[in-house]
Amino acid sequence: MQALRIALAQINPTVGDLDGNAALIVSWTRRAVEEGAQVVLFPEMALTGYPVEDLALIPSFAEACTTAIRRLADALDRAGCGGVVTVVGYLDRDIAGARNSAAVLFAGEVVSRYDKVALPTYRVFDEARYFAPGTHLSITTVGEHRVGVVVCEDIWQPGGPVPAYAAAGVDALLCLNASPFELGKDTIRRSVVDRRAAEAGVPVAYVNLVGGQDELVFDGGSMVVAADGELLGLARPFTEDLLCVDVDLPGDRTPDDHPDGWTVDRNTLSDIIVRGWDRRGRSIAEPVPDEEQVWAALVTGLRDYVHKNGFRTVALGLSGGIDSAVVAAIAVDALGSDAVHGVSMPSRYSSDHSRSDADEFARRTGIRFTTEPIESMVEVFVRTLGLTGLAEENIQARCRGMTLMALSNSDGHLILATGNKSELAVGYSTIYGDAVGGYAPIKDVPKSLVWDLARWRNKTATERGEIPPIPEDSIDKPPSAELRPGQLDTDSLPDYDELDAILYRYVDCDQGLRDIVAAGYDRDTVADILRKVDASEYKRRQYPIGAKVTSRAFGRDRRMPITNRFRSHDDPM
Ligand SMILES: NC(=O)c1ccc[n+]([C@@H]2O[C@H](COP(=O)([O-])OP(=O)(O)OC[C@H]3O[C@@H](n4cnc5c(N)ncnc54)[C@H](O)[C@@H]3O)[C@@H](O)[C@H]2O)c1
Ligand SMILES: Nc1ncnc2c1ncn2[C@@H]1O[C@H](COP(=O)(O)O)[C@@H](O)[C@H]1O
Ligand SMILES: N[C@@H](CCC(=O)O)C(=O)O
Ligand SMILES: O=P(O)(O)OP(=O)(O)O
Repeated sequence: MQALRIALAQINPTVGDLDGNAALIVSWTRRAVEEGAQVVLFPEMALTGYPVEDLALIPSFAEACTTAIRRLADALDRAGCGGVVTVVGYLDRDIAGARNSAAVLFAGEVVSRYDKVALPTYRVFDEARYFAPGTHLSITTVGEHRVGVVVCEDIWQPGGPVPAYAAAGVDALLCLNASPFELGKDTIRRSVVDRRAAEAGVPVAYVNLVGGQDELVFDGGSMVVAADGELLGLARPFTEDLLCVDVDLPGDRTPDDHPDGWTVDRNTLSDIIVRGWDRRGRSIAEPVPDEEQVWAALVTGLRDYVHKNGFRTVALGLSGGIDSAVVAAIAVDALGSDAVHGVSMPSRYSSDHSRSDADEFARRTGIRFTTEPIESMVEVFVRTLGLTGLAEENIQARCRGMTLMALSNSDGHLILATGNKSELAVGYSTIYGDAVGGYAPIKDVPKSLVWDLARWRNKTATERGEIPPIPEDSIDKPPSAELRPGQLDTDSLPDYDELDAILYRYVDCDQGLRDIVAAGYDRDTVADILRKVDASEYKRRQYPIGAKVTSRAFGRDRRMPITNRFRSHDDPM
């Protein structure tokens, strides 16, 4: 039994930045070489970023990717990394179409290519739209050890390439992933990896992306698990990391040359650099509590959206309420207080505390804070158009939206929309009003979780001896749109705990009226909420994107027709 030192490079590439990502891969491989690794793994589509969406359909993109992988092999060799086996995810293309591939690079060459077999086409994934499935295994003999390559969904399905690799006599599986975050996903992933390691009877090295890409956030959580389920190493979540693990491999398996009819691409690499090294201790990151995970995902999603799209600053309407305070606190953690501009925009219905609580937030965090009264603008619209009632209410939100977009145009800020998942679900926002913006940090956070996050963030600050960012009054006061005198959210919606429980069943779990009422909720309340959810699909479709953190996010994860006459709430009971 001999150990192989495997380095898992948990990196944050940018979609489409082939040169930048290649440079990142070279620099992390150098670090792995310094650590004495013999094999370095990069995540699924590390060279292209993930997901590339319809870029996969463009022939010139595929051509650029295949050129980039050959150049990368050469660049690694020139950087002194040619003597380690480097496995990198990228996009390839052949007669069957685009492939979600992994290249094995060694001594300046692409020595083997593996194409992902199982193509996830559900929820946020559309891979059957883009890729042709692979049909062969790739086994590389590194010194005395045979390692097989798989990509992400390949280990989520029973059958497929994993048992074939076991039959082909590999000593370890190298699994490249682009597995997006949602709360609880780390536990699910761990059980998937455990199961496959046990089925194949070999250790699995699982490397995941980290960072934000539009509405997805990748949390890393790269790991190595032994055949008996023992955790041999775990990378830190939500940050780039290099996890180096010495994995004991038997190296005495009898290979079957044609397992279950699969063709096998076999390569034997000699001249692997093996340094005289001492066995390393285990590196296992501490578990992270739920609120901290969600907060880290929201911070990562916002930071990467801002930076990868060339912005330096953000602005938002600060109303003194909990949603805008939490969004601003996420922005401060993501970008620093100098990069955040809060704007108070009082109208005649704004309470005194809307201004003083916003001011207090700014005082505690040090963000830039200005006041732009909207009353004179509102008055012109109301008078000129003769607006009353709902139209008058909404024109306030629209004057705020216009003000923020004007500041964006003049000062270059990205505007943050502050709506939460509960509001988005029932259409509780003004389209082209408070719904304006380029990114919506908490759009997948139910209101009850918004409060939990605010309390958690303040508690963390207190524990660190820092000033809690969110004023207690913003947490404690009842939510209000303040678009007419004395307006409260509870005038039109049930209490948020009840609303969120019903929404979870309908939106996240696909339950219908009958199931939800059977669970003990009032029929009229449920019917009213379900009607609101269906009727506001058009509003959600025009809402800015934001990070997915729950098991079912609006957007690419839940795609409903806007024009739609099916109503589960019309079910006869
Ligand atoms: N602005 C805020 O700060 C805020 C916050 C929370 C809640 N709210 C509440 O949100 C509500 C906003 O009112 P609203 O939803 O009636 O106004 P809205 O203007 O946001 O949406 C209604 C408009 O949407 C368009 N529309 C309707 N159906 C459509 C469809 N199928 N396809 C395309 N466009 C369509 C129409 O132009 C219609 O006038 C109010 O009850 C307000 O109190 C506002
Ligand atoms: N008075 C206000 N100043 C700045 N921004 C405001 C103000 N009132 C509302 N906003 C913005 O709109 C959203 C939604 O408001 P609700 O209170 O939830 O209706 C809020 O988060 C602010 O960004
Ligand atoms: N179910 C897998 C699929 C990911 C993939 O194949 O990219 C995950 O969410 O992690
Ligand atoms: O959107 P906000 O910040 O005004 O929060 P709330 O809706 O709770 O008033």
